[in-house]
Amino acid sequence: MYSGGPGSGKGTQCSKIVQEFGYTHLSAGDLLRDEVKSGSENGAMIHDLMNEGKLVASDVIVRLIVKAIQETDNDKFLLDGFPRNEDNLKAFENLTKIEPDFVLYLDCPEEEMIKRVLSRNQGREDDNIETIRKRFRVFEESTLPLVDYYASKGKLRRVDAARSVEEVFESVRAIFSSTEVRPRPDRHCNCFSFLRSFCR
Ligand SMILES: Nc1ncnc2c1ncn2[C@@H]1O[C@H](COP(=O)(O)OP(=O)(O)OP(=O)(O)O)[C@@H](O)[C@H]1O
Ligand SMILES: O=c1ccn([C@@H]2O[C@H](COP(=O)(O)O)[C@@H](O)[C@H]2O)c(=O)[nH]1
Ligand SMILES: [Mg+2]
Repeated sequence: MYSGGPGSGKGTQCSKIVQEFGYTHLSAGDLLRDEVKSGSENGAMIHDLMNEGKLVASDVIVRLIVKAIQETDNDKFLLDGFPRNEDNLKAFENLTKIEPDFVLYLDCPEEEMIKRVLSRNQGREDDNIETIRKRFRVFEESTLPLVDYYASKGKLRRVDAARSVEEVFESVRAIFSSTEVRPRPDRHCNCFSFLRSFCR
């Protein structure tokens, strides 16, 4: 699993892990954006919540993640930006019994994250200063407690994300290189969510 605030670099680092380590990248935010684009019955509700920087209900996002896991043959996957709160975590673990191997937390100062998001230019409707501020508050109130939870379980890997993409990746690569791969049938998860991490 990957965790980190908005703009900390989760998606950027996940792409590099995919290239170098052969993981499948599952971004919770991308799954929601795809659901909005598909015109599904939940699409309008998800769109409105995202534009307010709010979290969608756990059953909605967990259903999308489980479907994506089922659709990949890869037993190694990165879960980017999930879980966002304790309810997400319980809903996911109750349903899948999957626990992350570790959670990678991209630690970045708020002003640096704002600068990055405002210059991202990917056409995301929630990349405006008003929504970004709301996303930060949700991150601090709902997601950071999960970072502490994983730290207490010895599963947190904290990386200083206020460096260049390559410098951050040097640290990320070292973490992945030293991770023992558990054999199937267990599927492993590393969360970059909060950062932000991953699952296999
Ligand atoms: N280490 C870095 N230094 C400078 N810019 C970066 C760095 N990492 C990522 N970026 C840039 O910052 C922007 C946000 O990065 P990215 O989309 O990976 O963040 P994210 O954590 O996935 O954000 P979100 O939670 O909003 O999806 C992108 O334009 C990306 O190119
Ligand atoms: O588990 C999740 C993940 C995301 N959201 C909503 O999507 C946006 C964008 O997420 P990114 O990870 O930045 O792409 C987020 O602000 C939430 O509104 C969610 O509800 N649950
Ligand atoms: Mg992202």
